[in-house]
Amino acid sequence: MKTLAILGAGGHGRVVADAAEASGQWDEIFFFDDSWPDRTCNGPWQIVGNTKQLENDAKHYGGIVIAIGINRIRLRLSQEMEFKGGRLAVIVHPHATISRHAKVGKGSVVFAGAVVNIGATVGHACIINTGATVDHDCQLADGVHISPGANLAGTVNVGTCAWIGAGAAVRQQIAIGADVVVGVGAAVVHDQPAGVTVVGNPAKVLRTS
Ligand SMILES: CC(=O)SCCNC(=O)CCNC(=O)[C@H](O)C(C)(C)COP(=O)(O)OP(=O)(O)OC[C@H]1O[C@@H](n2cnc3c(N)ncnc32)[C@H](O)[C@@H]1OP(=O)(O)O
Repeated sequence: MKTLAILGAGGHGRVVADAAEASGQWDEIFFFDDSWPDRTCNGPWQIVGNTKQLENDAKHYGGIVIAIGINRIRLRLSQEMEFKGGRLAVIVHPHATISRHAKVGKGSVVFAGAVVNIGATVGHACIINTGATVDHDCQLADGVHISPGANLAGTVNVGTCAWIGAGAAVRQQIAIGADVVVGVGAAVVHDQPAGVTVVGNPAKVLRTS
């Protein structure tokens, strides 16, 4: 019996569970969330405990995924679960396409319609969301989120916990720093230093952290 534990019972968590179920790799799927015991289900799946309980039981699950949208929190909790003896799972929807010559790190999820092309590396605890593309030789550090429909051209470097917004596009060979936020629909044509939020076409700095 292979059981997946998902921490974070929100909408993103439901998409993770749905992809895991569709993959046919898991016999049972349970949620953990700090809203438990007030909430006991997340869509068709049960919520059976909170963060503390999952930490205590981490080593008893076949796999654990942290389904929390905030990149720094998702990465920290993924590291903590591993420290407690948990095995971080990789969840890939059967309609995602990942080159056999690409790498996807522990605790990462790749949703339906996403593509990760040859030579790309996706770090730990990343989200490659619905219909996003990560083209050849891109390097994504840990905790990165590529939102639905965003496109990274070839050989893009994305720093730790950066967030590429829905429908954004990034020109080839661009470097995006840690904790950068790229707004919905932006076109990134220049390198971006750590911590900035950029929007528009061409993308310009909206704020620095
Ligand atoms: C399945 C899922 O749902 S996954 C989640 C996917 N979600 C995303 O990709 C969201 C990405 N986030 C964004 O694009 C956000 O708008 C951000 C982070 C860029 C900015 O958010 P906030 O800091 O809350 O900024 P806020 O909404 O107050 O806007 C500030 C200004 O920037 C403008 N602005 C905000 N976002 C954008 C954008 N993407 N493109 C152009 N202008 C923008 C606003 O119009 C506003 O301008 P104004 O002051 O002239 O009215």
